[in-house]
Parts: sequence; structure tokens; C-alpha cells
Amino acid sequence: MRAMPNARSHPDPLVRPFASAHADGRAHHFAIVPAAGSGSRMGTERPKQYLPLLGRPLIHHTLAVLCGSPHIDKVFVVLSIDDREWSRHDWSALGEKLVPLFCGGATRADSVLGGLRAIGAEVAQSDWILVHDAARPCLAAWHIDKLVRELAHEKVGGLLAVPVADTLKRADDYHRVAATVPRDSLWQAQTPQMFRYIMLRRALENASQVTDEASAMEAAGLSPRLVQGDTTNLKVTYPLDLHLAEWILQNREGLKS
Ligand SMILES: Nc1ccn([C@@H]2O[C@H](COP(=O)(O)OP(=O)(O)OP(=O)(O)O)[C@@H](O)[C@H]2O)c(=O)n1
Ligand SMILES: C[C@](O)(CO)[C@H](O)COP(=O)(O)O
Repeated sequence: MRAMPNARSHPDPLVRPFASAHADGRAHHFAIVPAAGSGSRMGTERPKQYLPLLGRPLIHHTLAVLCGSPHIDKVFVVLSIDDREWSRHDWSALGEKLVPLFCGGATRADSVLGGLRAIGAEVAQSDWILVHDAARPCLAAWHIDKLVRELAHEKVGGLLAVPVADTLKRADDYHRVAATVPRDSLWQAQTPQMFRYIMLRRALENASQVTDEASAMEAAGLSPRLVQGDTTNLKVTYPLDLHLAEWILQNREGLKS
């Protein structure tokens, strides 16, 4: 008869019966960086995370800030199974924290969930996971500091976000204004989004068609906390964003809010 696996040491945290912890008794912080997208809105043949930005692949800037953060123990970057670019670049300057995982999926949520599954054996259930888009290369150390500090005593976790600053219009099918939408209480979600490993994994396993981690947590009935960031942490989506990102990185010191 085949021996039953010991549930307490089972590699899949969803099977373990109670929250495990590290030997030092504290929750650790890990980053997951979804980088398996094709960048269709950018319109370039090369996926946007590898486009040159100040002499390095765009994603190098993103990973450098995460790897350089004293808060973060390891940085897992989730790449497409078919990725042809990663091995063409030198990542050695980023040090030992960086771990590539070739397990990206069809959507951003699939890529994040693939990453969470892949690291299941080395994280504790209550560890914090910071999910950050590869396509946000202007993340700054102070963004991470603020997020980690403000969420340290939260049960659920939360995300960086900025209050909507413009008047909002809902369009009809002909690009005419159908309505003005009250912007009170509206925020634009950014990343990192920081949640406990087991809660985030369960939420994503059960969610359908979510565009960020917070949405999956909301679908699970939880209320992530909004931590105010700033617009320098932009997502490079369209060609103009690449120029804005370059300017922000070159002028970073003068932009600290
Ligand atoms: N299947 C996917 C799709 C997206 N991403 C990642 O999720 C982040 C945010 O997604 P987005 O800006 O939409 O990137 P793309 O999907 O590459 O862009 P587009 O939607 O324009 O195709 C990016 O770092 C992207 O690489 C991913 O890991 N796996
Ligand atoms: C996660 C995100 O960056 C928060 O703004 C965003 O939802 C990603 O969306 P995309 O449509 O995959 O670019």
C-alpha cells in the first residue's frame, strides 16, 4: 500500500493543515513579477518588458529596485514558457535574490497563479507576496517602504493606488459622452499589491477574469487597503509611456514625494 503524504510537511500549502512559519518566526516578503505578456498595445515585435530603456531591458529597472529592497527576500520573475529573450541578457548585477520561473499563463492572473504554485514549497502560508508588473519600471524604493510599512499590521493586505484626478466620462458606442461619472472615492490601482501567500493563492484559484490581485481578494469577500502612491509608478502600455518612463528614471531624485 502506498504511504499517505504527511499533511504537515506536504509541499502544497493548500493541503497543509495549519499556517506554517519560518525558523525565525516572522513573516517574510517575496516578490512575484509577472513578465509573460506580449505587449500587444505597445505594437512592437519584441515584448515590451525587453525593450531598451536607458541602455537596459525595461524589466531590468523593475527587478533592480525589487532585488535592492532590504524588505524583500527573493524576487521570482514569471516568464513565458516560450520566452526567447531572458537568456540573451546578463542579469548578474541583480544578485542572488532573483529567480526566473518559466511558467507564465494566458492571462496576467494565470501567470501570477503559476508563480504562486511554483514557489509553494519554499514559502510559509503567512508570508507576504508583493506582486509587481514587470511593465512598471519606475517603481522606487520609497514606494516599497511605504507599502510594507503601512500594511505591516493589516490582516488582508493592500495595494499602491492613486486617487483619480480627472473628471470621468462614460462613452457611448460613438465616442460621445453618455454620462459623467462621479469620481469621489475612485482610485487607480497600481502595483505592488501585497497579500498573504495562502489568502492570495486561494483567492486566485477561485477567481475568474480578474485584472489584478485585489480584485480576486474582493471576490473572496475581503477589503484590501489602499496605500497612496504616485503617478511616477506608471505602467508602460503605449509607446509614449516609454518616453515618460525614461524621463522619470532620469529625474528620479527630484521627484520623491
Ligand atoms: N499572460 C500574461 C499577460 C501579462 N503579463 C504581465 O502582466 C503585466 C501587466 O500586463 P500588461 O501591461 O497588460 O502587459 P501585456 O499583457 O504584455 O500588454 P498588452 O495587454 O498590451 O498585450 C506585464 O508585466 C505583463 O508582462 C503576464 O505575466 N502574463
Ligand atoms: C495590475 C494592474 O497594473 C493594476 O493597474 C493592471 O490591472 C494590469 O492591467 P492590464 O490590463 O493587464 O494592463
